[in-house]
Amino acid sequence: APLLTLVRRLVIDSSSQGITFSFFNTAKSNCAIFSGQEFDNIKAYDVWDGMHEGEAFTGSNILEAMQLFLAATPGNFEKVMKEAEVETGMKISCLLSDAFLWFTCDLAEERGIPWVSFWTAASCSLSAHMYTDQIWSLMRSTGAAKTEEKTLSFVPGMTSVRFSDLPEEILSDNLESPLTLMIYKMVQKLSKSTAVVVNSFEEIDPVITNDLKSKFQNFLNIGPSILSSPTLSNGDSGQECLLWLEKQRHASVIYISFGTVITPQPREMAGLAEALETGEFPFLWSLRDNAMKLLPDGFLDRTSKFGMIVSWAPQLKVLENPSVGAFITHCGWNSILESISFGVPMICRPFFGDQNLNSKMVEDVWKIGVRLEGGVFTKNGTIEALHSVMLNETGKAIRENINKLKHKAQNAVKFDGTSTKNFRALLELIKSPRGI
Ligand SMILES: O=c1ccn([C@@H]2O[C@H](COP(=O)(O)OP(=O)(O)O[C@H]3O[C@H](CO)[C@@H](O)[C@H](O)[C@H]3O)[C@@H](O)[C@H]2O)c(=O)[nH]1
Repeated sequence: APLLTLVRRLVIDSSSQGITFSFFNTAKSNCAIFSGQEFDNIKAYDVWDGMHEGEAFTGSNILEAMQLFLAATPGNFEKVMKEAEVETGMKISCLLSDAFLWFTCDLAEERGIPWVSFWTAASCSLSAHMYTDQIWSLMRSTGAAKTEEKTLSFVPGMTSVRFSDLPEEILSDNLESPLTLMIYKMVQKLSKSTAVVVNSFEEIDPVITNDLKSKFQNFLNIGPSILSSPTLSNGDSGQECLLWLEKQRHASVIYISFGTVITPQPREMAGLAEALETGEFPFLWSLRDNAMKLLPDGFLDRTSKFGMIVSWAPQLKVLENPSVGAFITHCGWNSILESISFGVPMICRPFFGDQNLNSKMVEDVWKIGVRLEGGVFTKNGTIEALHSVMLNETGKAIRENINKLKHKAQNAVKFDGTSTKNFRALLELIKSPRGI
């Protein structure tokens, strides 16, 4: 979805340039993000996901699906790229891809065209990946357990981050794991990229930004995209919860969402539910239908006067609503950026990947939210976090900090803002491609 958002913005700004965009993605993902909509000048092509006819991915381990997909690359992409060239009668002149798909660097090189890579998470996690070799060598020489509490004193802008805050894939040097291997190969290729693009803004991490600028040919922060790009429409879904929000007091509602992939364990679901019920905090909870059974018996009835649960929330409109006072989040990068863009303080419960590092930055560096005591939902720990964000002086300071950051984000996307200038630079690179 973030890649489609970027492409839609590029289409609008390059409408008179005669550029055509072909969007290569698995059929399942294309179906989900386009959801039946068609966009001028963007043609979606389905790429084989590595599964054979009649086979369906049933395992709960997402790494299994990833392994099948990676085994099918790059042949699956090459095949459909050729089809697109025949169909459009044009040669592909630039490859813009999710940075994880490192092999697109080779495809671009073979064709003598630029490779623009898009890192969909925060600059801090990209930076941590760029220092993987140093991190591994320190862990090997000191011993992994002893390194845990050490800080990344050698990474600009991340000197207060501890090893234990880092994504697991960085801490494991097991290149047998498909995720670790994919990230490792990506790091090796990224310096060849004509530009590395991130959905963020320079002012949030000036030191990290400068360091990454020194590592890549072009390092372009072009976000937050939600403040500068057309949003993907979900039709009229979620109207009911927006109407409910209209009736709530200013900054009183807790919005809860764990993004597109996570459902907390039953014990944590119970802890969070009990905290909301005991504290009688008004809440709007985005919870998939199949997770409703994890709520305590009778919870819905007992909280119906002050809470609402929906299977999917129009998150941008929710966060924009003045009645929302805090966001309980898994710290996916898009959710953090959306929270900053609307000035909503966060309560963090990270689960995997970049989320732990993001939560560290939220609490300790940007000071725009808090992490849960003990890192998981318990009744008392959650009530404590809710009190500190909603009622205490801590909450007041957090609110001030996030509003300052929100203004910086808004300035970045103004006509002469840093993100706008970077976006124009990206457009130039795409318009006048040169070989890499
Ligand atoms: O009810 C909902 C729930 C989610 N969203 C949207 O879904 C997106 C969720 O994105 P994000 O917060 O980044 O979470 P994930 O989908 O979990 O993101 C994955 O990808 C991110 C990078 O793109 C990483 O930072 C995360 O760790 C990884 O889990 C956001 O735009 C939300 O606005 C809704 O609109 N309604």
